[in-house]
Amino acid sequence: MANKVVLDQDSMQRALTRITYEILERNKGGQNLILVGIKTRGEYLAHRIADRLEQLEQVQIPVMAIDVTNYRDDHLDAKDDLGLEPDEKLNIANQNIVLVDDVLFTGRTTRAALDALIQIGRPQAIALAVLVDRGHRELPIRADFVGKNIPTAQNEKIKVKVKEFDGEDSVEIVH
Ligand SMILES: O=P(O)(O)OC[C@H]1O[C@H](OP(=O)(O)OP(=O)(O)O)[C@H](O)[C@@H]1O
Ligand SMILES: O=c1cc[nH]c(=O)[nH]1
Repeated sequence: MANKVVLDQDSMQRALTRITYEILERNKGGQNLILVGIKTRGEYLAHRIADRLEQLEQVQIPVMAIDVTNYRDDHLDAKDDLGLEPDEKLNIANQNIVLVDDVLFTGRTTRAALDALIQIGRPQAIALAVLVDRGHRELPIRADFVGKNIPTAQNEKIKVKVKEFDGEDSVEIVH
C-alpha cells in the first residue's frame, strides 16, 4: 500500500504556527521560557517555533537540543550524556520548559526526556509540544500542544520529514 501524506509543507507550517500561538498564550509572551528539542527532528521544530516567537513577539527564546537515548528505559547504560555541545550549559532552574518532539507514540521518549531534564535542575514547569500525536501510549503522558492528532494502527508508522534534515517538510503514514 502507498504511503499516505497526512500533512504537507503548508499544513505543517500552519500547525507549527498554531502551536506557537498556544505556547505564547500559556507563557505570558514567553517569559522564562526555554524550548528543548528532542533529537533528532524535535530540534529543528523547536528552532522553527523559536523563529515564529521572535517574529510575533520580538522575543528571543533559548533553544536547546537533547539526545535522550541514554535515558531510555530500554537503554540502561550510563545516564550522563545528553548530547550537548561542550560549551552548552542548560540552566533550567525555575524556567518554563517546553519539550518539542515530532511524534508522540508510547511516551517512552518523553519519559526519558523528563528524567534527563530533572537530573539537570528543577524547572518551574515542563510542558510538551508535538507535531503529531499518533496514540498508543504506554505511560501516563500527554501533550500540551499538538499539531495534529493522527489515529494510527499499532503496526503503522508516522514518518516526519523536516527540510533542514530530510530536504522536505511532510508527514506520512507508512503501512
Ligand atoms: O513516544 P515514543 O514511542 O517514544 O516515540 C516517539 C519518538 O520516536 C521517534 O524517535 P526515534 O526513536 O525514531 O528517533 P529519531 O527522532 O532520532 O528518528 C520520534 O522522533 C519520537 O522521539
Ligand atoms: O510511528 C512512529 C512511532 C515512533 N516514532 C516515529 O517517528 N513514528
